Amino acid sequence: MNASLSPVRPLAALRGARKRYGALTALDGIDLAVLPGEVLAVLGANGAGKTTALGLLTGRLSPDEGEVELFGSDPRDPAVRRGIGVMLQDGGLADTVRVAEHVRLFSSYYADPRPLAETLALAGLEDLARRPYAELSGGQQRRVQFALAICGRPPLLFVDEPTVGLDVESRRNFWSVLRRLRHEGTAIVLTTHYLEEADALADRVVLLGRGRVLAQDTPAGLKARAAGKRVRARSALSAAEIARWPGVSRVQSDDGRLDVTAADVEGLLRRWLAADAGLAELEVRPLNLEEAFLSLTAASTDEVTA
Ligand SMILES: Nc1ncnc2c1ncn2[C@@H]1O[C@H](COP(=O)(O)OP(=O)(O)OP(=O)(O)O)[C@@H](O)[C@H]1O
Repeated sequence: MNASLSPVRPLAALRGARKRYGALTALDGIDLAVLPGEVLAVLGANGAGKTTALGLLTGRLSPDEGEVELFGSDPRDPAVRRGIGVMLQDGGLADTVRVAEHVRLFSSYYADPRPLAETLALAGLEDLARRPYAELSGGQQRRVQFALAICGRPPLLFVDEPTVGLDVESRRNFWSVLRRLRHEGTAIVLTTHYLEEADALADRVVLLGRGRVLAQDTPAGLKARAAGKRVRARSALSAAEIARWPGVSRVQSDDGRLDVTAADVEGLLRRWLAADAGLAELEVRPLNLEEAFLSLTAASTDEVTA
C-alpha cells in the first residue's frame, strides 16, 4: 500500500525512508503508514530494520533520505513526541528508584495520565510497586518499561519486541492488555519476530527483510499471498525429480513421505498423479504464518542474489 494514497490520514508514516549506518543500509527507502486505531505488526528476522523503522517514527533517529511524519509533523520535535508512548528494548532506568516512583515521575510529564494504580495493574506490577528497579527480573523490568509507555494514555503506542524473554503466561497476559488498549482506541505499532504474536494481535502486518518492505497485509492476506500450499503424499517419485517441476518452491522427504510447497497446487497435483498412479496418503493444507513468512523472506533473498 502506498501511504500517500491512503484515504485515512495516518497517525505516523515513513515515505521513501532510507537509513544508513556507515556502509550498511538498514532501511532502503521504505513506505509505511500507521492508521488510527490499528495494531500494526512490523515483522522480520534479526537485522531486518524493525528497530530502525521504529527509531525514525519515534524521532530517535533521522532519515538520510525520505520523509517521516508523526501526527502530521516532525517526530524530532519533542512537543510532537509527547503524544506517543514508547517501550524500547532497553529502558535504561535508574536502578535504585522504586517501581511506583518511576511510574509516578513519568506520569507527571503528561496532562492526563492514568491513575497510578490503573497503570500498575495494567502492567501487572501491583505487587512490585515498592521494589527498586534493579531488584526486578528481566521480565519484570520489561513490565516497568511498558507501564512507562502507557501511563500517559498515548493515542499511539510503540512497543519494540515487547515479549522477548517473557514466559508463556506473561506473554498471553501482555497480549490481552494490548487488546484492551486497542479496544480503548489506542493505535499500536509492535515489532516482533514472533509470527504467532503478529497473528494474534495485528490488524495489519508489515513484513521487512533486509531493509525493504516485502509485504504489507492482514495476517490472513499474508498467508494467502505467500507461495501456495503444502502437499504431502507417499510417492514412488524422488524429491529431486519433483523439485524440478515448475512452481515448486520446496520439497522435503519426511518419514517416507514427500512434503512439497507449491504456488499452483492444482497444477502440481495433476502432474504428480499423471507421473505416479500409486500416489497415496495425500494431504493438502494452506501454509501457516511461519511458513508464509519463510517463503516470502526466501523470495526476497532470491531476488537479492539473482
Ligand atoms: N547504531 C548502529 N550502528 C551500526 N549498525 C546498526 C546500528 N543499529 C542497527 N544497525 C544495523 O542495521 C541493521 C538493522 O538493524 P535493526 O536493529 O533495525 O534490525 P531489527 O530488525 O530491529 O533486528 P532485531 O530483530 O535483531 O532487533 C542491522 O544490520 C544492524 O546491524
